[in-house]
Amino acid sequence: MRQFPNGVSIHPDFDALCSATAGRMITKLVDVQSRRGEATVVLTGGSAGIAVLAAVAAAPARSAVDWQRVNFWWGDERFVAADSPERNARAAWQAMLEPLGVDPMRVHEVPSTEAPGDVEAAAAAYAGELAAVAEAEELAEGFEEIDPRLPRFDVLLLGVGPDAHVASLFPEMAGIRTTDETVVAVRDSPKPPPERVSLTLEAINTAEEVWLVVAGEDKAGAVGLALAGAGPVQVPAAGAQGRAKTRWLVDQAAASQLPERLLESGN
Ligand SMILES: O=C1O[C@H](COP(=O)(O)O)[C@@H](O)[C@H](O)[C@H]1O
Repeated sequence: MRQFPNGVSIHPDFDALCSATAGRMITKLVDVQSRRGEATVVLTGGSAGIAVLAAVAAAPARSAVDWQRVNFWWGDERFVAADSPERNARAAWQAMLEPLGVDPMRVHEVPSTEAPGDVEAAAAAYAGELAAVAEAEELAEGFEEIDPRLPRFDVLLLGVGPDAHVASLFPEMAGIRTTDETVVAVRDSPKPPPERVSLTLEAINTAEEVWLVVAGEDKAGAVGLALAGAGPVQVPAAGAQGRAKTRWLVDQAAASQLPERLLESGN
């Protein structure tokens, strides 16, 4: 792995990327739990996002984390049936949450199509749950307030699409332009399925650490543009930033169009 001071880490291939990210996640959760007792992670769907979860579940060090004291949310969800193979939460349960015996009470899913109401109702319900947990957290813990509408997110994972979308915020579409909301409903996603629910960029950027996990040649252009300083409306991945840290965790193929100047002074 090559690591750069700007938060970019380049791994030789997909498997190395996923197992290294899993190791980082376990270390981060142990650290947060030793400071605060419990930790909160925002999960992503997508190829690398789910492979990282499977790598966490398979890592020998997984038992260093108290999985009963980790809270889970999603950066985005496809608005489909609960048992649809398209659903990000279902994939996460299969890859990690079930194998680790996570307490379902700590898993905050976006409503599926079985719930009453449309995709807007699902987005409103998710925003409501975020706000309710944020309020309870503040009363119980006296946390430093970041956004009263949101719980404190310790790590937020994002995949990046070939079009540079993150969560379900697609280039030039309404979601990426939305301000003053924590959650948006998406009806016309260019990537199927068309109906989705997503955190807004404003909500994503309240996380202490944002980790963009990206693999494959088809993502190289998106990674290159995002790190070259493109604007978030055209390149949503460019706008995702953690309050304390933004990590770009990429494989060699996804790093192939990184600007040269970003690759100086790595080790
Ligand atoms: O649709 C989605 O796509 C992105 C990226 O997925 P990938 O398979 O190209 O890695 C994912 O991060 C997002 O959660 C998901 O809903």
